Amino acid sequence: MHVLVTGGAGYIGSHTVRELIKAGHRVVILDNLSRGHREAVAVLQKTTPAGTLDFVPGDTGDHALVSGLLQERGIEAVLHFAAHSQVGESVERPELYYRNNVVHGLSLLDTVREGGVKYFIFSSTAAVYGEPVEVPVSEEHPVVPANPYGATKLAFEGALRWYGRAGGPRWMALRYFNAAGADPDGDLGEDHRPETHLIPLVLQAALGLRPAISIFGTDYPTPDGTCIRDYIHVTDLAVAHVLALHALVRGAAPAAYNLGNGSGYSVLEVVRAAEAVTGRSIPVRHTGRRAGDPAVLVAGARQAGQMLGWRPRFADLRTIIDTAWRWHQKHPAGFETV
Ligand SMILES: NC(=O)c1ccc[n+]([C@@H]2O[C@H](COP(=O)([O-])OP(=O)(O)OC[C@H]3O[C@@H](n4cnc5c(N)ncnc54)[C@H](O)[C@@H]3O)[C@@H](O)[C@H]2O)c1
Ligand SMILES: O=c1ccn([C@@H]2O[C@H](COP(=O)(O)OP(=O)(O)O[C@H]3O[C@H](CO)[C@@H](O)[C@H](O)[C@H]3O)[C@@H](O)[C@H]2O)c(=O)[nH]1
Repeated sequence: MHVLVTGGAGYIGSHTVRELIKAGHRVVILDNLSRGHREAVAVLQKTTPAGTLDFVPGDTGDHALVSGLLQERGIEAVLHFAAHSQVGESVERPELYYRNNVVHGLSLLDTVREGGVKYFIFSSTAAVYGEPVEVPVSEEHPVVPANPYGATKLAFEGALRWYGRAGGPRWMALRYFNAAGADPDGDLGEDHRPETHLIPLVLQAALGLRPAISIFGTDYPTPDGTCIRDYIHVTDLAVAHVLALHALVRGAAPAAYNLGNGSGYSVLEVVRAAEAVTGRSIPVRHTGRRAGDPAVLVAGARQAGQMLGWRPRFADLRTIIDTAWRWHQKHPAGFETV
């Protein structure tokens, strides 16, 4: 199948492009490089068979560009990763999130419907649930986002549902918990700028690139007082997208699925696991809570297993951190040191 991947120069998108090509698909990446890396595309181009991957710089909101791409390439499926995704930034600058994630997203969806694309897979998030009232958080949990980021992702899920009933593509929304780790080959990894995610920050502290890791809150109602999250390996997320696409082709009904391991680790447990993996001591600094952080987010992810046949391969936290550590050691300045 010829697949359009928006945001394919970013963290999760680039890993998914690799898995799509391994599964025999051809891919066109559409990315405006606002947050992604041309070097990630270059790594993919170097490591995939000739003719399987094309890169088009551009924006999801560019109707003429996207429409032309869909027609010229005979695109049958769109995997939509392109978005802004920082919770804190979304609280300060909601307009960025509504414009990019909703306005440009809807433009893409209109173009996709006009172009008769059959299948659409959307990067959603655990942030659609807001503060959990029940853990683990299953897909039936109420969706009450606690920040503009989650609200824009939920708004787009709603659009998918209603467009789908009105001649739009058959869709799946995959609600990721905390993406982490790096491709086991060591040439693709996480490089957000600025970096806000716990595991890369902890590993940068282990490398001496940061003086310490700040622990955002030690007074949460959890065993050690720090927040608990469900870390899921980026390659496991990538494989889930391939399985979701194949399920849609086989006729699976549109649905939203959680993607997580179903086990939670506290911030302090992550720091200790990183010390064990790296063999280095990681200085910590206790600071106050970060606004908008739920105490515990752990996925009820049985449905993705049952409906997609998805089984995470890198479920162990130390394995996840180990893949990330190999990436950060080899690429201390991210894609600048490819
Ligand atoms: N990282 C996580 O833990 C996590 C968790 C849940 C959901 N998600 C979602 O997964 C997706 C990918 O996340 P990521 O961590 O890989 O982010 P990322 O920032 O690394 O990748 C996003 C990519 O999209 C591109 N982009 C953004 N807006 C665009 C637009 N309008 N047109 C074209 N390209 C555009 C950026 O340049 C970047 O390459 C996002 O939709 C995010 O909301 C991420
Ligand atoms: O310097 C830091 C950074 C983070 N944390 C904590 O570590 C945990 C994980 O934080 P982070 O890595 O920033 O991820 P989340 O805020 O949990 O959000 C991620 O996971 C969500 C789904 O669970 C997605 O929606 C988001 O896009 C994605 O960034 C949280 O408890 C943070 O408070 C710290 O204590 N210190």
